[in-house]
Amino acid sequence: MEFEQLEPDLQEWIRDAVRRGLQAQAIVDTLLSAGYPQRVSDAVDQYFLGRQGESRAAPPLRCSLSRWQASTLSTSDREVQILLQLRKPRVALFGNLLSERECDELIALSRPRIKPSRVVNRDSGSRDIHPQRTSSGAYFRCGATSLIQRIERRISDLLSVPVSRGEGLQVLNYLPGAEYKPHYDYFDPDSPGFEKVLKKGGQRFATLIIYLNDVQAGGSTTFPEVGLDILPRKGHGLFFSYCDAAGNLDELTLHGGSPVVAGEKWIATKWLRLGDYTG
Ligand SMILES: O=C(O)CCC(=O)C(=O)O
Ligand SMILES: [Fe+2]
Repeated sequence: MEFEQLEPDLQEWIRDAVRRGLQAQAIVDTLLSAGYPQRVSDAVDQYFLGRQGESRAAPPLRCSLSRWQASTLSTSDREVQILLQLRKPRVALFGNLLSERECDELIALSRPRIKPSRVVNRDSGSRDIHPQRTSSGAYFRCGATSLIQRIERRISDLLSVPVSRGEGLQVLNYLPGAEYKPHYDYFDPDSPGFEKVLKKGGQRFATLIIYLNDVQAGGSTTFPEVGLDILPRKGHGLFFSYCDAAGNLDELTLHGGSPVVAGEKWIATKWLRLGDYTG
């Protein structure tokens, strides 16, 4: 199907989506989930090709994600609730992001693979074990298992960010006393050690932390600059973004995992990049 054969309203919607920085794949996915037939995909491809050879490799995303207006958001397979939103820094708390069973499965998948967590050294770029971060973790490449594929699809639907912009899922386990001291998830562009990580997909612009269990005591995610503490609840997701449309990084997103006091804590973290992640 040719782009020009589409209804004028639909053509305009696609042009506008492109202006907003959406990539072809995301546009096609949205149209298909709205019930348009598969052949609409050819029309979108043709439109992108017509734009001086631009391909499905997208322009960088606009950094800031807008505020959600509805109280629930539909994804391909789950209705996610919005429990809290903060404007500055940009934070949202989601309920019902993962089922209890998915949380348990992800923990079971990770348990045999966890190793002490590392931190990227801002000067040398090496990944070091560091007292700043005393959790253990397991890393899963994108699409590593069908469960992970399903979760990645859901996150992509929820945030309208292509799966390709996500780093692999990082599952973390904190035992009593373990913590992640306050830090930024974005990479300081002036630190030589971050040059290499920035080459694989550009700057991180947002983080989604998924809580995989309830913690008996301690273990909140804390934002010390704004006095915000989010308590872990199984299946909830904590989203925050730190890059505005002009590329300014938001220092108010300083955050950490406070020490677990009793029980243990399991989370899965998805970091999102401005470009396609090639890690
Ligand atoms: O443990 C937490 O709640 C925070 C984790 C975190 O900051 C991260 O994974 O980047
Ligand atoms: Fe973090």
